[in-house]
Amino acid sequence: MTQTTRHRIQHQPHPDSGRVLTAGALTFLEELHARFGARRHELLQARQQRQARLDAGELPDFLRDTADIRAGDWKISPLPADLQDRRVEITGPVDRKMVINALNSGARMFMADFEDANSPTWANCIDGQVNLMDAVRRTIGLEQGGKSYRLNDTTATLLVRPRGLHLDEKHATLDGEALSGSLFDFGLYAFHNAQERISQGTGLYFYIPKLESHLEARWWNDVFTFTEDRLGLPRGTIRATVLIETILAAFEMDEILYELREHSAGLNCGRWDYIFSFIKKFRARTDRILPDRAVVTMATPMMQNYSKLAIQTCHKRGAPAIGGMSAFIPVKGDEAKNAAAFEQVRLDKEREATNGHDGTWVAHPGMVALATEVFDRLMPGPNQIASGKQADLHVTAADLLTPPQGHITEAGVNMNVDVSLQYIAAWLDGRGAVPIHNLMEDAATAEISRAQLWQWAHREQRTEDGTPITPEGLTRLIAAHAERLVREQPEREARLREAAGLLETLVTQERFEDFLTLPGYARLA
Ligand SMILES: CC(=O)SCCNC(=O)CCNC(=O)[C@H](O)C(C)(C)COP(=O)(O)OP(=O)(O)OC[C@H]1O[C@@H](n2cnc3c(N)ncnc32)[C@H](O)[C@@H]1OP(=O)(O)O
Ligand SMILES: O=CC(=O)O
Ligand SMILES: [Mg+2]
Repeated sequence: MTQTTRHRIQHQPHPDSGRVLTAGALTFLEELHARFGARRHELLQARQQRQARLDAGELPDFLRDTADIRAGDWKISPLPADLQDRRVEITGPVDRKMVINALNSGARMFMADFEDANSPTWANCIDGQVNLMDAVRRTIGLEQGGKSYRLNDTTATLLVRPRGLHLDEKHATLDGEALSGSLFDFGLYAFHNAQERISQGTGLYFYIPKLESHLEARWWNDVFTFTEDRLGLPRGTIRATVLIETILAAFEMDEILYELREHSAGLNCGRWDYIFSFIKKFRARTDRILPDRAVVTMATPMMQNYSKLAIQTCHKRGAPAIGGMSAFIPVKGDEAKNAAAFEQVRLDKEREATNGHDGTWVAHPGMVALATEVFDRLMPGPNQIASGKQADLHVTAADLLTPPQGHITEAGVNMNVDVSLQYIAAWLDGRGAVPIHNLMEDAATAEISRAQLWQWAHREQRTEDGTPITPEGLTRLIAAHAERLVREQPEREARLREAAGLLETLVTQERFEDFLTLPGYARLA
């Protein structure tokens, strides 16, 4: 660790630390941690307490204590001009080339991701801050693979997603304690770019991941208010779109918007973490088991109810409801499969636009034109906030909690093992988003795969042909898949075996690990 002379924060060296971890930035991070570090730990503890109640049989419901907020007539602060029309948002890790490509992609917005799409190595996190600082100042450039990367005259509006509350930044410590990954990513981006953004006539725009309650939203709102005061920014310079991507948050959408009303930029349906959260929160139950991952689509009633409720809630509050990510990406070298992938994305975007979403996510620049065409056709105005779509919807707790029908198949079990193994190996290599079997996989999609394996094995499920799914059976299956992958990629043998070891522990141990990235992070260099 590098001991900084005037600060209590110690951090690992990095070639760009002189630019990113400046004295001013470290002082600001210290202040954020002094004010908000303890409350973050309390919120994480509250998650554990809630989980214990769910394990004991409690089911989520809309909150009694906040009924007046749901019934009240209030709206979020008016949206700034550059957040009115968000029809297509591309997402991607904070890698330098991808930041440039995403900003140039033709999408309205770009969410630069320190979270699901990022493996939080120290290098990735600090390089990511450098890339965003250069992007904001329009000085970002790159020569790579014989290509020269520069920003176009017109680029997407930048949104930044810091890490979730559960993640530490272990490479920087305060009095020996790891910093919060959320505060680290948020704080550095805000500190280094606030004045630049204001002078450009825009603001600091964020996506907030994996919230489980409106009290967590209150914490973020307090972080934003403090930051604006501390950095001398007008109130509302910071605007945040909250991902509704846990089953618990789905019951508190109004309350989350209310807590953040001065800083809100709406909600987003993070479908992949939502599915993961459903499995995780109901880990103890046998009456909410999800079938094969491939059949839990946005077309199922449970997922439709969730996304329509997000649309209804947002529009009532003058807020945009952004759709989610189809995992289909362009397929190279197979025209038929490529056409099928585009058709899947088209159907997904048409469903979202028709339901009333105000914009959507794409994973790849190749999908921007398609999503834009769909939203241009089905959403003539800048958004659908005043469209009245879903205004008469009535969603009950049961509508959100009834799992889709379907089978667990041998192919589904094998696919989960294969995807989990390949993803964990890539993540440990420092890559947080990867193509596997022509689908985008990231920390949210891979969590579904490994969580299903745990639940199926620990809740005595069988595949549709009657074969029991057991921890011992999964151990054998993981070993077989690992052997195959090692044969295919002998140069990655050590990494693949490490991933197999971690996956075996995750799916066979009695305890359900809340996030695979927690034991993963302990192994990350
Ligand atoms: C559940 C959720 O949270 S979803 C949000 C988080 N997940 C993500 O953001 C995933 C974003 N997508 C990606 O990371 C990538 O598309 C992947 C990993 C799935 C596939 O990446 P690749 O295999 O590199 O794709 P491919 O080879 O087709 O890329 C072609 C070009 O497009 C670029 N590209 C691909 N995806 C993106 C992206 N999302 N943003 C910017 N550029 C991209 C590549 O860098 C490459 O550029 P180049 O031609 O200049 O070299
Ligand atoms: O973050 C998005 C998701 O689907 O998860
Ligand atoms: Mg997510």
